[in-house]
Amino acid sequence: MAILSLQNVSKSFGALKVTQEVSFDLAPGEALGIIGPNGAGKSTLFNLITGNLRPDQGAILLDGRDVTGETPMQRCASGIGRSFQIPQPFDHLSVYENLLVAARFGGRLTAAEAPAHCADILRRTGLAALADRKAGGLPLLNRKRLELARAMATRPRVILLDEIAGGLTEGECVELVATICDIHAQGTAIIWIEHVLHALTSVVSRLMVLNFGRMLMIGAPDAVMAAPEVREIYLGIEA
Ligand SMILES: Nc1ncnc2c1ncn2[C@@H]1O[C@H](COP(=O)(O)OP(=O)(O)OP(=O)(O)O)[C@@H](O)[C@H]1O
Repeated sequence: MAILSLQNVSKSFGALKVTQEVSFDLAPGEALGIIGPNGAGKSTLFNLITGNLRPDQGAILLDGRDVTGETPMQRCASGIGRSFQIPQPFDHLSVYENLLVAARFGGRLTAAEAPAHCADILRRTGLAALADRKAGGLPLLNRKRLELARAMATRPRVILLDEIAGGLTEGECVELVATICDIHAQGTAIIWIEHVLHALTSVVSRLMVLNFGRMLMIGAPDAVMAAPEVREIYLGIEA
């Protein structure tokens, strides 16, 4: 059974149809990439999956259970974690304290359980040496690492990554991809929106293209990137 299913999900802002009848299944442990031009509705799709937005139509199922009416907090507790395009840590808290908040309130761990979980995530994300640093003072790579670590601290079974590689140098991108591969190898399903294509395709086994809120295509990355309509719409290359 799919861990996450979207069934005919649509959302409009006034007259603007931002998500149009999107349906797909995500298998347990699968890594799915999402690409599309600016404004195609990619982040909106994440907001619909996390419950930050309610669809006008359609259903969202987690493990076959309809969660369309649930709040973001309930969906997080059920196993949907996310990172934001612009990192949103508590700047005045330390790196470790940020993870504790995510583990206690998002991951529902007890005060006794959370520290070991957070220590493990600090190590896996390369943040251990920065545990006591205030989040607000971190440079971009470490803010991105912390964004990923905060999502992991909520103990997701599906993690949504929104343009996490954007703005990084090539070397920094390689480091972040290694961490994402580690998360994937541990069995967490991933949906990753990304403009840095080579990073994305080094991790995902399926790629979805969104255009004007519609799913234009979904399939193996090579086949999707070679499709004339994708090259024309996404890359601006005429078929
Ligand atoms: N709360 C909102 N109210 C009105 N319009 C919105 C709202 N959120 C998003 N939009 C509009 O919906 C469209 C899709 O936005 P969205 O952020 O989902 O696109 P995106 O594919 O993630 O873009 P990008 O690649 O630039 O991040 C855009 O035209 C945007 O201006």
